[in-house]
Amino acid sequence: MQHQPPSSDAKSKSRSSSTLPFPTTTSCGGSYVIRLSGLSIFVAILSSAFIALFTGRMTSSYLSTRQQQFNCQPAAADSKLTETVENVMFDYEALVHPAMITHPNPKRVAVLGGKQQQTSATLGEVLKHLSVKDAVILGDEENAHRDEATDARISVLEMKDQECSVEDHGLLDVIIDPNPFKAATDFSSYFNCLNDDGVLVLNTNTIITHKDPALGIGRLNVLGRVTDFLGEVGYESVHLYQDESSSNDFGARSFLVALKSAESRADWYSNEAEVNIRLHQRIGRSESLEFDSPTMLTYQTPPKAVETVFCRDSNVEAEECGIRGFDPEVVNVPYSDLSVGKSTMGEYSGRGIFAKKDIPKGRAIGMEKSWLSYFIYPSAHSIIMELCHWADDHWADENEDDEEDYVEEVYESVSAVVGFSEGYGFWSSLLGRSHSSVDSGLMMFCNHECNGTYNLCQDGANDSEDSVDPNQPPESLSSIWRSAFSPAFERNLRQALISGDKTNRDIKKGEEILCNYLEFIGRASDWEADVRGLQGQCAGTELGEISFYEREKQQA
Ligand SMILES: C[S@@+](CC[C@H](N)C(=O)[O-])C[C@H]1O[C@@H](n2cnc3c(N)ncnc32)[C@H](O)[C@@H]1O
Repeated sequence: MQHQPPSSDAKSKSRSSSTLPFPTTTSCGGSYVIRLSGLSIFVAILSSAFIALFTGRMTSSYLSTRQQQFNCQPAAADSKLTETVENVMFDYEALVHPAMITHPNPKRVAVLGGKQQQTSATLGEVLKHLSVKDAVILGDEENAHRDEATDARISVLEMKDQECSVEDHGLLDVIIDPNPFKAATDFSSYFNCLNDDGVLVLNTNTIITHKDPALGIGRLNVLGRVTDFLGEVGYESVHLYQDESSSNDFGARSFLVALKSAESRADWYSNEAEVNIRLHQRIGRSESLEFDSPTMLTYQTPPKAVETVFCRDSNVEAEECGIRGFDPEVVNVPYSDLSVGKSTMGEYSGRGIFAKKDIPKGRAIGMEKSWLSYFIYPSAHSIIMELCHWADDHWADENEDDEEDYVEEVYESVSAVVGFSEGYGFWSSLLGRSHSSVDSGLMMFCNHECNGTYNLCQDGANDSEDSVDPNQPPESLSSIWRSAFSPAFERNLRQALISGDKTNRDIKKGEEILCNYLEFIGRASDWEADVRGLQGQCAGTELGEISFYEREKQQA
């Protein structure tokens, strides 16, 4: 949302009896998205990853070879089993808790039946979660016998040919398969049985090293097929994590977590405090648990070896793997070659950045500081917006005198943060739910150049606010989650969010550096309002967020 400049006939919206800096609709609107530097790379990377994943290792036919045995023995005393059978020894905490913690409230959880100790150890970990009301063992007919369950929460449901259906098995929050997988179709039907926010976790039965061949080749053949297959089945986000910490005592393993909804990424990327809170609320006090939030944080970034084997796959487009955050080929122009001055983009455009020296085409700008950008992650972002909306909603409540002081206080402090992230940053849903990023250095002063004459942008950009259809968001904004598995992108998320633009022509000393704000729109839902806002600013009929803020402050 943009605002009318003082010269316009129309009045800008603002609180009637208030000296507050932001108008209601601006501060909490959440749809006004302006950022400073390259979101470009992220759109390009995602589309290339999508192409690679969907044209590359497509599924072939898979044979279901796993023969299950299960014999339910609940809650083993020690889940760190030392079975002599190779491929079964691993730390069950690493298998179970990341998926359980990622789900917002796992009540109904299924464990795929297999070897008795394995099933028991897995169940033991699941039942440490107080939220679990129903722990279901799924197994095939030949293994339908079992020991009497000793925990009332455990039940056994027969599952033929590994076909899970809502009719027979009901909806589940988490499905855990501790059995080493042998083929992708072993678990294709599990998708049907998961709730919309459901989580599946699989034991890859391997550890990935830098020496391994490309994902999808040789010993990583099945793993490559599985990661593709999960995306094709419909999981919107797939993550591979490796438990190496226990490798001295138990076989190290990597696991695959598949999230049915991309929104759950916000939970997968929970911060340390959030994981601690979830563990505190959910795990019984008498339970011992080595899994903790620092451990979870290490799982959130796939190991370098996984990125390496992923990028060794010739089907993965070079761009995604070539850049890996910062493109080593691109020469950087440091901040010391820039200055800040009055923008040339009109009376109300405020400050802008200018070249202190000639800058050739193809240069990146301010990369040395981009790493220091501010990131407001989904949980903090939603808290800020919740507070802002609360203050907004209560502002007009004239009868609530007692609350009035608090409302004003909350509004003043929170709206400044919202204004900062809206006016100087960009919003995205890359991490599952809305979050924002703001450049920390001079690049925050890059203004929008109208009619496509910008000089700092993504490679090949040629669109502008006057050439695009406000009613038609680009497909890249909607299809963002189609590349479910991309460890190369995942390992470089932060850089991807705040870098990637290059000068698209030679810039003369003294010229203003101008961006294309269209590429900073991170959500399809923001497209129309943002495009119309930019059109208004370019036509001189509306004020941008920052100009509006400063005018209001001056008038107050
Ligand atoms: C990221 S800030 C850029 C720095 C800003 N000019 C300042 O003085 O702090 C974005 C704000 O700059 C202003 N702006 C950017 N491009 C503009 C343009 N082409 N015309 C008018 N205002 C513009 C708007 O107020 C917008 O909210």
